[in-house]
Amino acid sequence: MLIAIPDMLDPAGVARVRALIDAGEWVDGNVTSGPQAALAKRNAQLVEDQPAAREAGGLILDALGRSPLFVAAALPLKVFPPLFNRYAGGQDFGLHVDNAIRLQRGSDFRIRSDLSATLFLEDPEAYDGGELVIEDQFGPQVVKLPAGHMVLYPASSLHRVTPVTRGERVASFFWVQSMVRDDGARRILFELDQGVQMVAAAQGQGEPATVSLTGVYHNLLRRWADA
Ligand SMILES: O=C(O)CCC(=O)C(=O)O
Ligand SMILES: [Fe+2]
Repeated sequence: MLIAIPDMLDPAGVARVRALIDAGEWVDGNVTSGPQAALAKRNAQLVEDQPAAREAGGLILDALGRSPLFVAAALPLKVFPPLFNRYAGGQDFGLHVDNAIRLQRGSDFRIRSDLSATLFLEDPEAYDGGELVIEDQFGPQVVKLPAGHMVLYPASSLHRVTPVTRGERVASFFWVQSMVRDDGARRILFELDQGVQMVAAAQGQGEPATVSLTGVYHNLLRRWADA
């Protein structure tokens, strides 16, 4: 399941994150790549272990926690500290699948990547190219969202970023380990959650249909989740 989450950051939030990271230290994106990704990856990456990166990442983690749509869609157990990248002058990222296990450098924090996320931090009018193309069962999905919007997609998907031929594409990217490992099960829970919200809005929170469906949601979650 591929899901766009609008307004993860409002314009002021985007401006705060950009002010922090734009003043930070950037290096060649291949510092964090394995040998296969290194062949495909042409971009710049914010050095992780600096205050600007930690502070900007913290703002994004706070925003994720406040987003009911993110929580319902990802059912997050652990979120990798957000990283930041930048493409310009024809840079791109060729077709690849993200590593299954992500280790944070300099710590023992590790996650299984169930979901990958890109949070766009530049307005689409400011650059040409830079589309995130995600292969899914219905063919390639082309994603280029307004600044502050985020896309969440299965980390198992093949994906690439097309060359940025004008301007600069700036984004945050990270991974989520979900309480529900299976993408199909997570999707059923998400759709049920959205349905329960609709029933609750139409009938009321305490009405029997809402109470019954909420119970079904939690009982499926209990069956499928590792917490
Ligand atoms: O820049 C992006 O949107 C995606 C980056 C990416 O695929 C990666 O770093 O693995
Ligand atoms: Fe990737």
